Amino acid sequence: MNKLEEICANKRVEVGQRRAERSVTALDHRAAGRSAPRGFENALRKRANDGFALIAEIKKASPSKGLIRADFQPADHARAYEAGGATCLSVLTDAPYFQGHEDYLVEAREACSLPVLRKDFMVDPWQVAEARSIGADAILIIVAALEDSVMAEIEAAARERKMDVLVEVHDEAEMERAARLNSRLIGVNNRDLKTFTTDLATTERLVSLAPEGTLLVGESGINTHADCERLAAAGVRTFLVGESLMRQEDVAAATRNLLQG
Ligand SMILES: O=P(O)(O)OC[C@@H](O)[C@@H](O)c1c[nH]c2ccccc12
Repeated sequence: MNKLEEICANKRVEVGQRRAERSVTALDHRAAGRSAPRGFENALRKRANDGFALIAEIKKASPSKGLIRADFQPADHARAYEAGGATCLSVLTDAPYFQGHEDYLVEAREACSLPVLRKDFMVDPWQVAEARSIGADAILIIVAALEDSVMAEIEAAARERKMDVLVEVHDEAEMERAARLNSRLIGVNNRDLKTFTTDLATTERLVSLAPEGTLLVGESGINTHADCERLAAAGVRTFLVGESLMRQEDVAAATRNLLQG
């Protein structure tokens, strides 16, 4: 079993327990108290037209790096990312492997006006209702983790709630499977989930295979403005960045530097 399979096996148990306590109807009722979805994909498309669009990630820890930021303050980081020019946020909510929490998403979203992606491991459409109930504007589908039929159900649950879907791939076969979904927001994860090494060449390799009309997002291992320029040369102007920003004392300045050089 690789790490992703292990995480998803645990997630199925975790979700099974929570699901027994809360129906989709109850979650949708709770979602009615949140502000409407903020238009995650649209915001990115607009910005990527005339510059670099950044999905800035609020990430406390990861399985490969351990603790990334000790003084972790989701609301402060959200404001810093917004001030630094980020277009959207991604907030890790997985607890066992990323030390995330639902409350971090709620706090981050309330502290700014940016659209927010719930970064977690979706294995069940029920989680989409849960994500909207805490205010998430978008969810992630990791193609490597799911069968086609489940991906389609999760996507449909998101569309029903007017949420956007970031579809994550990391090789050619996954890009082909992503193309069978409706979403045209596709992220290429540069991190090899078996070795945890990152290589920007992964994004470069897959650019030409994306279906027409796709907004491609380069994910993971993006550390500098030069990295952004490198991906831009391949036609990718939207990035998802966590660790390299979360490690900086001044997150707003680091965000500005990443985007502007
Ligand atoms: O911290 P980085 O190297 O900038 O990477 C961010 C993001 O791409 C990474 O956190 C990520 C990409 N796909 C995921 C799926 C689940 C959890 C985390 C991720």
